[in-house]
Amino acid sequence: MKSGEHTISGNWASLLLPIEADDSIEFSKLGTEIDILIDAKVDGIYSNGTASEFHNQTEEEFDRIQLMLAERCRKAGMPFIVGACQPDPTIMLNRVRRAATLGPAAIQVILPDWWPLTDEEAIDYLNRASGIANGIPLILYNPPHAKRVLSPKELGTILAETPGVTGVKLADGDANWYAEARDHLPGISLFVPGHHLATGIREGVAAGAFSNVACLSPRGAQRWTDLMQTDIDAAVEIEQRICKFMDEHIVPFRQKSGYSNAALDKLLCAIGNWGPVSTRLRFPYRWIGEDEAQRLRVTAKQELGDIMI
Ligand SMILES: CC(=O)N[C@H]1[C@H]([C@H](O)[C@H](O)CO)O[C@](O)(C(=O)O)C[C@@H]1O
Repeated sequence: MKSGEHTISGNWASLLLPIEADDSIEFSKLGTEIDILIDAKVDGIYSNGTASEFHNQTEEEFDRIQLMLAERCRKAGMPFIVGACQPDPTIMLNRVRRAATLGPAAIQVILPDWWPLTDEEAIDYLNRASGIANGIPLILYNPPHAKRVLSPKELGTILAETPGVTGVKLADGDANWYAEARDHLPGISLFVPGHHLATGIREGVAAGAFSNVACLSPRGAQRWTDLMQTDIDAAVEIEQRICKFMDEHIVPFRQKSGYSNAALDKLLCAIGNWGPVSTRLRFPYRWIGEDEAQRLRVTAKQELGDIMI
């Protein structure tokens, strides 16, 4: 098991793709968005999580997005992480190879996602990806909708055999989950959902978040994350209001109307209104109307004034 400080931590803002009416990516807007995130002085920027619609890009688009992120971040001294995630293992390994040439702080991968992997297959896969990453640490992204969702114990077994994987991005759970995470994953950098980050820090488990709160407001999420170092109780109180806002106004779009997580993240971004990204997703995914964002902006400003900055 690894030990020591978390070298990657804090509030990581997600790239969201500006999608035009003809389904193309508007790269000049993407550049502007990256500059705004750099200006917000977030702890880091990552590409190609679910929110970046990694599952819906050509290889040429993948290369262009990552190069744009890497060039702008390197120039500004902003840490960045590239998501090489792809359900197909061969495509993903090729993305890892190309991502490694850009010098990111880490590379995110998922487990191949059609037929669920056994532990042995997962270990083989992650070790091959680490070899290809050429010394750049890997972060395993194991979301609640993965083909195989690993418990802390299962993760501990796999990570004991995969030294190149230094972090895991996953959904947290109740007090039992946190106790299991402490038992089985010491020294592993865990990234919890953004709106649970204060709890994750208070529990002594989270290193940071690839954050939906940063989708809403990169600056607000950063200020909240910084507060966790000086006044964790105040940060937990803010978290309770963030969770209430998510439960009442955001999650129902998924639970009642079937919108994807990426649709929810883009709605948050449009509510925050901080960059040139609309709520639109690429075909065939449906997106939530801008009118909803305008309506919810009023509520967010009332309920989350300390985040909506
Ligand atoms: C609620 C929340 O934080 N959602 C975030 C999720 C989860 O962190 C991850 O799925 C583990 O549950 O990751 C993203 O989808 C992503 O990387 O693009 C961003 C999104 O904002």
